[in-house]
Amino acid sequence: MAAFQAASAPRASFAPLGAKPAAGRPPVSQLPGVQRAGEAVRAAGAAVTSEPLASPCRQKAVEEGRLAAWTSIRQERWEGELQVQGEIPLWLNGTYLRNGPGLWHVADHHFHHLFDGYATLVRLHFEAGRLSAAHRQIESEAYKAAKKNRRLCYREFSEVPKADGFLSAVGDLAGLFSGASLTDNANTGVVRLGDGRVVCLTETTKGSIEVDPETLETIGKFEYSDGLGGLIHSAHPVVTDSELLTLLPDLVRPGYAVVRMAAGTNERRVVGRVRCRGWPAPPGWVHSFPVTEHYVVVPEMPLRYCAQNLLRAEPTPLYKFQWRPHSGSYLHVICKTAGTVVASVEVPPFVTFHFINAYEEEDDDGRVIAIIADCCEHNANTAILEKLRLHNLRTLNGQDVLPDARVGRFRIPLDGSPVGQLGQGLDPEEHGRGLDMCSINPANLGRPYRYAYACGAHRPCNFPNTLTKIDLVEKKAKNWHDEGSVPSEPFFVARPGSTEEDDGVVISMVSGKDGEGYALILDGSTFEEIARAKFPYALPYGLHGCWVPKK
Ligand SMILES: CC(=O)/C=C/C=C(C)/C=C/C1=C(C)CCCC1(C)C
Ligand SMILES: CC(/C=C/C=O)=C\C=C\C=O
Ligand SMILES: [Fe+2]
Repeated sequence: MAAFQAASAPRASFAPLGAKPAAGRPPVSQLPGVQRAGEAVRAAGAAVTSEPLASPCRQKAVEEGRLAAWTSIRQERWEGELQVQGEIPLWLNGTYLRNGPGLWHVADHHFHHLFDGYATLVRLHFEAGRLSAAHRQIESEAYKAAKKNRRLCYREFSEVPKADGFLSAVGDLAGLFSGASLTDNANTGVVRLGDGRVVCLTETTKGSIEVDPETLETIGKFEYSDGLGGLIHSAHPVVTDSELLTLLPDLVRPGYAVVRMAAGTNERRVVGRVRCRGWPAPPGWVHSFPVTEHYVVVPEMPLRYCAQNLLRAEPTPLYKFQWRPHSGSYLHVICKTAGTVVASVEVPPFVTFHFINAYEEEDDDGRVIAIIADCCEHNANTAILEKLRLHNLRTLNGQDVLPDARVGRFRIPLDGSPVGQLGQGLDPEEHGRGLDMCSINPANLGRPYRYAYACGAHRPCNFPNTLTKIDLVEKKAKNWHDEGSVPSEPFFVARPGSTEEDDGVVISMVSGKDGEGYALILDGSTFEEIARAKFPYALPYGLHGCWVPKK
């Protein structure tokens, strides 16, 4: 097992806001109704965010400062400069954005699942070695209605509003079936499109919301101008400078459409379609999918959408999903240019949220003979979904209940054989048998690659609590850990002009053990800490990020 590098206690301090505004703009904090750092935490939206804590047990935990990661953000927005400990490389100029569910209650309604929280967008702006930061709630219809009505008004991941709450906000029971009642709470990821627009996303199509990457202001709903419809899509489109690719599951005629949206447009066009092999079972849940240079891989996981559970008011153990191992597990391969299905193989059962990468395997003559696709695989165990309930995250701290996960490596032969293989990229002990929230050097997207960055486990733990750099060639991992803290997805930014795959930095935002939060910069190659900068308030856990290079 690779040695853990123990980080020292956080040392950074907070520079008073207003002293050093972000370059070129008045600080947001000077706008009416906006929290100034150092003031008591009460801001616009305080009616939503300053409810008393739910239970004495939780109160104690928060007082002890253990639960920053799972405690709602206390103010709608903030902006200020952070004091940096260490040195930020001078080449790192641009903005890192991280999205995630940072607000888990409205009035006296407390959400139950990590994925239910209202979206909080966090910003780190790097310029000439300095770092300014901000956060802001995304003004989705779901969030605005909850604030106004002091209740849940739309269907979130695990919860459904009470009929009167929903009817008063949306007005019509038919909304349950038309999609009107589905949330647009864009709390999962954030992407920068090739044309520069920045869009926050979740799994509902209507939850695609454009934001201003500088002010974090919600610009408005990202409207798809095509007539494709579809209420849900993958939360993780694959975005390059020229296009966005995503998957639209079809629950009526079980299958998936692969769609492409060219940069500069709002119009998705169908590249190809594939029918589910598990028919009559509905499509498998598709949170993410991998691509290679020439192909899109469509995963059909035995954890499938479930019509009954979608309509049910009470959450089921697997929420909107059902575990259907007997329906089979499949991977389909679609040619990006022709749109045809070039392979469809049965594979062992698997459970994954996140694919890491995929690439084409060639024989000695350069012919593509197979596709290799890697993912954070939960040993075909759906227990992870229940472990992400807020009660478990808050009360099982320090207990070794995080289910095992590994780098699941699929091999999909392209010779027409009906079966694919599932192995593992390295011994999971290398990353403490926990694994999720991965990134790679984007230059290697769809190509052979060596390094993946992810969150791993330093046990005992109930949630991934390390950052891990995985070397898929040497089959080793190097791990970063700060006792009691919860780091978010490590995000790799390449040094301009770099030629080595790991020449760059890894950015993560850490929810610390003493009720604080800090931005962390690791060297992508050595995986040693090079800088950290403390936020003046507790930072809740967040999910996925993107990089907006300096203009
Ligand atoms: C945060 C995250 O990773 C996933 C969020 C998923 C959401 C909000 C899913 C929402 C859904 C509904 C509200 C009903 C339809 C099904 C489904 C897409 C699961
Ligand atoms: C945070 C998470 C899984 C952690 C498991 O170890 C999954 C998040 C999924 C959505 O983006
Ligand atoms: Fe995700």
